[in-house]
Amino acid sequence: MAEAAGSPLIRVSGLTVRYGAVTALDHVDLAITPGMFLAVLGPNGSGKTTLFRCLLGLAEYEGRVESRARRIGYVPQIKNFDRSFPGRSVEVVISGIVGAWPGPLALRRHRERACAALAEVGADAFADRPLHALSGGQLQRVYLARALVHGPDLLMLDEPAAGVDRAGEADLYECLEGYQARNPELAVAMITHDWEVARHHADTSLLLDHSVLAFGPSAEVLTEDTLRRAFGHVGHHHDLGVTS
Ligand SMILES: Nc1ncnc2c1ncn2[C@@H]1O[C@H](COP(=O)(O)OP(=O)(O)OP(=O)(O)O)[C@@H](O)[C@H]1O
Repeated sequence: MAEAAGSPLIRVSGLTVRYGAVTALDHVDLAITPGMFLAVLGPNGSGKTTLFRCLLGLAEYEGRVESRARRIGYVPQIKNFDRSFPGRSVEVVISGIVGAWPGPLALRRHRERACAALAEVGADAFADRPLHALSGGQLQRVYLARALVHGPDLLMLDEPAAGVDRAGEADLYECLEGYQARNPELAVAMITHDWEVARHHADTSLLLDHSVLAFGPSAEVLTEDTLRRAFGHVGHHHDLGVTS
């Protein structure tokens, strides 16, 4: 059935997740629309990862998650990545192309697709470099290419700045914005602790502390007043995990 333009890609209503006595998410409502850049902010343990796991279909929940996303790309945190993993950048990207074992001819096509995805994120120069020889920012690009190689409608990033220096982080957001400008239907959802980054790069923000404290345009949600009311402080370095 055809969907009206601008209708949500994902609509979450009454989303509740309990781990024994812990309520990780409590009646969360939100909608992600095509072209949105959503920042998900909240203190440690506030349910951000659990929300992502529900959107990815990896957690059991009560409530509803309605999705018309055909493909979702996911970039995990890279800070704990094992660099001794034997492989080259291009192989990580190829592993993101879903499907049966392709055989030698398709493998060549897959390599071309993987190299095109690496080029999209400015990482084609290190396609054949082993993973242990990549910097944090370069490894981040490889995982970004892996998430984008199958043309997702939603790209989800879990704290993309973790393990990447400030310059690499700025490059990453520039790269993401460029990609989204070339693919305006793509929705991006990103977990971050940095409200300055959210205010700068995300049009929409969600403040989460098990339940939704605020959800809407970043300029309205991320005021110092709202952050102070929500978290009791505005942290050093704009980091919600640090008490000032
Ligand atoms: N598998 C699990 N079993 C039991 N409790 C869990 C499990 N996963 C998460 N929790 C609890 O649910 C709550 C939300 O955790 P979650 O990881 O979603 O928070 P978060 O906002 O992503 O935290 P952080 O910023 O530290 O990554 C926390 O209290 C956490 O301890």
